[in-house]
Amino acid sequence: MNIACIAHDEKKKDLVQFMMAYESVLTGHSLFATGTTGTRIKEATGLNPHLFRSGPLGGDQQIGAMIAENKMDLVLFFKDPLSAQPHEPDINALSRLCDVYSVPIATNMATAEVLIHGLSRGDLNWRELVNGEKRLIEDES
Ligand SMILES: O=C(CO)COP(=O)(O)O
Repeated sequence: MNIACIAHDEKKKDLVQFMMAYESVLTGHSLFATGTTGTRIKEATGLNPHLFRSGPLGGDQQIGAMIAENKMDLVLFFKDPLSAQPHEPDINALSRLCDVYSVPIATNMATAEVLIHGLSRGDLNWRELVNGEKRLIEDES
């Protein structure tokens, strides 16, 4: 599965701890991250996420583009609800695309815990069916 990892500054520590705690689950998946978040994850774990640009410089939009192509299966986006973000439109666009494409998104650690357990239990395997069907449709056209 392709998993996006993003955290606002006040939540980066939480996300890094989460990634450390679930490293054994996450290691079997392809990880993608916004620049600063991904760098923190690399420093603290043995995980090796693909790094996009920093969020305010377009990283959220790059991850949004993957969602729009139905190439992202799960989004872990630890948001800071107490600080204004200069790139709020990009953040809203990413969240909206998750709803357009039915991509599971966790915006806090409590939801992320539930999704990660679901991931290891196979609850998200339907995403592979969705992508498989999409590829079949593309092959036919
Ligand atoms: O701003 C972000 C998400 O909106 C995160 O970007 P960074 O990981 O580069 O800090």
